[in-house]
Amino acid sequence: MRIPIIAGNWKMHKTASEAVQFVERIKEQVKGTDVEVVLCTPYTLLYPVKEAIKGTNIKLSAQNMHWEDQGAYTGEVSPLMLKELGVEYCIIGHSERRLYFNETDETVNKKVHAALKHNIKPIICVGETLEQRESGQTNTLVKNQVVKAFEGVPGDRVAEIVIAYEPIWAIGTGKTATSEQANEAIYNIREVIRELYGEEVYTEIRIQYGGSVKPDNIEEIMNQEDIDGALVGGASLKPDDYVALVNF
Ligand SMILES: O=C(CO)COP(=O)(O)O
Repeated sequence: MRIPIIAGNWKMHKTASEAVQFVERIKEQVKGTDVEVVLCTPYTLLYPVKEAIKGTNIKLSAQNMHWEDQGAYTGEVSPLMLKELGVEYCIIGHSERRLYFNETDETVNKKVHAALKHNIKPIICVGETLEQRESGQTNTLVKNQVVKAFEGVPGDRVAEIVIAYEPIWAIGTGKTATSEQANEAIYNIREVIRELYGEEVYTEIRIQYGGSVKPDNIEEIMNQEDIDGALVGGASLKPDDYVALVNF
């Protein structure tokens, strides 16, 4: 049984006091949900949010990390540091990091291994540009991203990993992939996991959709057979919208 996961990716938004206010506003209203509720915050908010979510069903995620435990990497944050802050999940390979910060399939793979070493569950992002979709490359490209991200990951760790299929053309554009397009891509991703790991593991991994998810389209997305959740940017910043998303 795959428990659906709705994760809010705050990207580079909110100060510590705004974050704490947000949690205060939503914490009672998300209690009754059957989905896993996750907030992916900037590093500076991890500690205040960790304190604010005590005793709630809200879980904490980072948005990135380095793959080494420590070292001379000015400006970076390690999985060891995140673990001590109570971080359960970490987004790895978001398209914005691939685009603006030189994230590659190789660094994604290193980070996946580092996260698993520290029992942090990776949320691995994959997805294609509009140009790639229009030239029919979606399946090959996404398959390649998945295969590389999972290189060397043993089958008994796969169920801890979440994949987020985020078509780049649907991020922050108000343009959602149709629920059929999203479901098809996610079905294909699960088939890649089947090819890599076989029958037992492929049914366990959770695969989310991300890209302009809002309260008014969440239900249709979540009703798709293969979609196990959503990774939400813009709409996760507003308390009422986020509450509506997790109680869809
Ligand atoms: O990138 C996303 C989540 O990681 C999606 O962002 P939006 O929901 O703002 O389109």
